[in-house]
Amino acid sequence: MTAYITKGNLQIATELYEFVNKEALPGTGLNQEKFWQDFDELVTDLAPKNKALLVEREKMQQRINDWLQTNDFEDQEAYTSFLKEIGYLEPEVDDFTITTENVDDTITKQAGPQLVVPIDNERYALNAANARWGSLYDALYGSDVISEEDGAEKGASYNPIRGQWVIEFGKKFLNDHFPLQTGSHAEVTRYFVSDGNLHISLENGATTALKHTAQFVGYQGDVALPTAILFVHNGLHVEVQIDPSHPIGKTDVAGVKDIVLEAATTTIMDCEDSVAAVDAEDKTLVYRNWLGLNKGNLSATFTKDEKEITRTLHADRTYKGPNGEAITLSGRVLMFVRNVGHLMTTNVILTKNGEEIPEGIMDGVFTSLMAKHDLLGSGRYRNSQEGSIYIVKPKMHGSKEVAFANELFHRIEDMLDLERYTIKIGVMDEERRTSLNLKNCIYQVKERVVFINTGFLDRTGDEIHTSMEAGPMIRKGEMKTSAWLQAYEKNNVQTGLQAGLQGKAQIGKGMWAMPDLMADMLKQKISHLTAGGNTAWVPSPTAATLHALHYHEVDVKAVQDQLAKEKQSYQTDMLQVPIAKQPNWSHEEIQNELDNSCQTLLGYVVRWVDQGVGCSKVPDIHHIGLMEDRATLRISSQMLANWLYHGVCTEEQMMDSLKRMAKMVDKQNEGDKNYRSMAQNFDRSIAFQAACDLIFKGKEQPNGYTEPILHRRRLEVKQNELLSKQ
Ligand SMILES: CC(=O)SCCNC(=O)CCNC(=O)[C@H](O)C(C)(C)COP(=O)(O)OP(=O)(O)OC[C@H]1O[C@@H](n2cnc3c(N)ncnc32)[C@H](O)[C@@H]1OP(=O)(O)O
Ligand SMILES: O=CC(=O)O
Ligand SMILES: [Mg+2]
Repeated sequence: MTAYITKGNLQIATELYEFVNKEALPGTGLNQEKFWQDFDELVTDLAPKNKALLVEREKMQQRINDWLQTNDFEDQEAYTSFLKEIGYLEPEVDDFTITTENVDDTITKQAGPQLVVPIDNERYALNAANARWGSLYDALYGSDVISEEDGAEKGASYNPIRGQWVIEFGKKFLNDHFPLQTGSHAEVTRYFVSDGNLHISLENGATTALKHTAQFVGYQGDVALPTAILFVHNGLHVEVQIDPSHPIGKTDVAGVKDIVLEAATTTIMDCEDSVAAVDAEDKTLVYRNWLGLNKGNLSATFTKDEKEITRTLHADRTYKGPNGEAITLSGRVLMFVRNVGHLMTTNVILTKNGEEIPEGIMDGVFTSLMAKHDLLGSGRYRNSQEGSIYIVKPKMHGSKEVAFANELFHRIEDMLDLERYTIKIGVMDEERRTSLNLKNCIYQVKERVVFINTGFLDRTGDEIHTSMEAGPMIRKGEMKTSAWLQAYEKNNVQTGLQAGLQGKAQIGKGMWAMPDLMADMLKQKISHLTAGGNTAWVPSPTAATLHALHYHEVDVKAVQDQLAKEKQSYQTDMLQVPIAKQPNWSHEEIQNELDNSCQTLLGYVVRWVDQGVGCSKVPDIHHIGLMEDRATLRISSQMLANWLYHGVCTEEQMMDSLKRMAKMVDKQNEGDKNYRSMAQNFDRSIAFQAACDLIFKGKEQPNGYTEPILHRRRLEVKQNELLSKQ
């Protein structure tokens, strides 16, 4: 049972209230009484506006459903004029250029990977904050980029054959991007500094230098025998670490023990789709971790490889410049925090009448409050050197909703005594109404926007749900190559460039959702850069290190310069609904699709509902571990709901698939002592019921979102656990 304290018109969960008063407010210069009073006013003013926007979403969806029942979206003229009539397609604003100021160089000057991490897991969150630098040797050795064939298997202990492949890869990387005037990095016997220059001795006795001498920017240790050499290329640093006594360094003629890359330049600390936060206990943890990251005192103690480890934030890295001057580089990523969207309300704070307040408003206020500690410089480290707070705002539909986020941020700045536009916004372009009106959306936040990002996973879920009535959708795997998605990706880059984001804000691309398929990522994810993205999402620090290689291969600024010359309308293609025109799927193909989606759906939902885990690696039917979060769940559940609605399968078939897959998921989780079987009693498994709701009631869910069902079911589990303890 949540205990509440009444403050003005609000009832606030005591746990959060105490945390804010005792841990978050002290040191911010804000008065406690005034803070709660201002918060009360802000909620009173903005909650009704938030609610009205949701009503508008519902009405629009209803009109689209009605229209599609009797009309054909392929009649482009009729479809477009209908969408204009209901305000779904907005009249376009005049050309403009964003004016965002005080943005960190990491955003404006560096192109690099963007890592995302569930903020409720402090071990992972700290790892993600430290993922600015990643060992290339570790990332290669531990992933499938280096094949395990021909004696190069990973094994239980260090395999020198595999190690040799890793070193060869590393030296090739150096030769490709930091070439020597003569010879190769594989032939180097010594790197040393003299007269402010890097000199390089080769096996044949010759001495050479870098072809582009300006790439050498620093070193550590002694000029004659440095322990690290610092290079820079395409704005990203690379550290060659030297230690001839190290087990790897010993095997290298130059004593190189590792090549460390500047990897995740930015990280999104996620309060949204990768966490399961449903009550005061969960939300307080989320906010406490964010506070700890801002104050620099977050730590996590855990056992790994039978050793107890305490993980904290890494310090900055210090070097001597070519002439001995001091150089400091951040040891940590630049952090964004992703708030929840406008949809959900929260039981953590209620009005006097017992009505839940919008969770997005609560997130906005509290995540900004925590970040004020960074602005005041009272923490151990600085996140933003420019005094900005970086908030990612997801799942907004159209420019009015973006304008509402802007108004919220205005109000938060006022209540927290922050200068106007201190709070920056990253706009997720992940709902159809936002993609189609992207220029207008950016316009609404032109003074504070620091990124637009194609969240293609949510976007796919919204594509299915919006046009549910149009017909059965193509299979999940075909979505990525469909016309609307290609157009949406191009439209995002083009609109961003036209609005002047280059050099001021990021144009971001979506998540690589196959955390174990790093060789494939290395082949494919370079396309995000050649398409004009100056950042793209990765699921892990290893993926960040490997994806960083792409930013050495492609000069994104040059790509963007080229793309900025193009101007094309993508609206027609974006309005192509991905229905299967004349589906002639075999029974087996349908069954495979059902089984695959049911398995990933159940595998994700069971951990969310029973254990409160918001992001999981779940094997698909080909045993490939996929990153599943609420956005991928939105796709699976909407896909299945759509096929059910259009009679591609029957309810019995769906239930049969769910039950068979539940048994499989039970088996996959055998090793987890906290796991509760679904198949032992389908009727009593709350997780299984949640999975059924997501599909059988999927068509009725607001914009196809999964949050309402997940939250309700997770709260049910938590309630039961509490009762069983009493
Ligand atoms: C559509 C969207 O909204 S996408 C955005 C939401 N998605 C995300 O945030 C994805 C984040 N990624 C993750 O949560 C995880 O990588 C998962 C769940 C996909 C896989 O997790 P696991 O199965 O535990 O991964 P795995 O066993 O391979 O690796 C664990 C190690 O990698 C680290 N790790 C994995 N992912 C991350 C991450 N995102 N950030 C930091 N460290 C990470 C862990 O800290 C751990 O290392 P440690 O033992 O030194 O602490
Ligand atoms: O948030 C990201 C997405 O793809 O959805
Ligand atoms: Mg999303």
